[in-house]
Amino acid sequence: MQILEKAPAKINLSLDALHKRADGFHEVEMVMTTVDLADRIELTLLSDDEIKVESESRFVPNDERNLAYRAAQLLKDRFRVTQGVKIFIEKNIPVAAGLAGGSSDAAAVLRGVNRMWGLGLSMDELAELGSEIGSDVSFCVYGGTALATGRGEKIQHLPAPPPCWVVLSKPTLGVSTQSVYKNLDLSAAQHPNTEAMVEALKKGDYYGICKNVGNTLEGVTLQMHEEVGQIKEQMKQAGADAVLMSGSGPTVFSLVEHDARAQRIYNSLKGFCTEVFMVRMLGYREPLDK
Ligand SMILES: C[C@](O)(CO)[C@H](O)COP(=O)(O)OP(=O)(O)OC[C@H]1O[C@@H](n2ccc(N)nc2=O)[C@H](O)[C@@H]1O
Ligand SMILES: Nc1ncnc2c1ncn2[C@@H]1O[C@H](COP(=O)(O)OP(=O)(O)OP(=O)(O)O)[C@@H](O)[C@H]1O
Repeated sequence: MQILEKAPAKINLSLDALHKRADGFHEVEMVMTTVDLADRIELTLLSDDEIKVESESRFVPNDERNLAYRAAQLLKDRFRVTQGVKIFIEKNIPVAAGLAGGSSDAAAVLRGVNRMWGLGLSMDELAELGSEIGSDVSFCVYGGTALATGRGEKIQHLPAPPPCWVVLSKPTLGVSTQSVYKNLDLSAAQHPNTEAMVEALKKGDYYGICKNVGNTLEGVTLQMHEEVGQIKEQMKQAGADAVLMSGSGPTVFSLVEHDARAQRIYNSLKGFCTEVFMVRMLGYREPLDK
């Protein structure tokens, strides 16, 4: 038995860190949406009691350090599953990029093995279990567009943004989310207006969305890596409607309404960074099972 799952990347249209909690995590308010850049996850049922991870990418671990492995292990332990699974990851999302690639792979495995092992769990139950793996996994279980609060695991669904192009560009460096949060000085940080972003989405107001993009973590990563600022500047000059770093970075995205301008931004970045993508928003909750 084989199951295919699509694991799309997310971008943060806004990310606000409110305060540091007693458990070391930050209380956040984030508006996230999925984009049409996805890993492909192929699950094969194994009769032996084991979990195998395979990928052609040299950047992802093939053992219990892989978030996809941890997702299968979690359901196996919790529901005493005696069957196994082979997880093949076709890696298309850049790694350690702020695009939740690992979290989306884990979420895809939760959805897939739930079907494969006949566990009958609801999406809400899978999202709750996913939060034990990482803060972005709950959102990734559903995909679409949502306001995420708590440490990221409390999800309120939102309407999809109006269709537009998203140009993504990642400099050749990875960023550790933990170190970015560690270097965040909340007294000096800039905070986006989450309420205005949510309102703009509810009204389908594209320019309202563009006006309200903001990320509290951006300043930290900009200080650490000047390439992020250079990409931002280049995208602005090439005519983007909005430009922002996603998550803890270092990927920068632009939102662009017009095809020709999106293509111009893509071309201007292509000679500068190796990982550049021009994709569509995928902000509605499509069935992610393929
Ligand atoms: C930056 C974002 O990607 C935005 O979507 C997320 O907030 C991070 O999500 P993630 O990669 O799933 O992060 P986790 O694996 O849960 O946490 C990694 C580390 O980031 C820090 N962390 C993460 C989430 C959060 N709300 N507060 C934090 O301070 C913690 O130091 C934690 O040890
Ligand atoms: N399936 C996976 N895909 C990619 N990275 C993984 C995976 N499993 C574990 N990792 C490890 O997790 C680290 C972060 O990878 P990931 O691509 O998920 O980061 P990210 O895009 O910054 O995520 P987020 O936006 O949720 O912070 C990498 O250094 C990698 O070694």
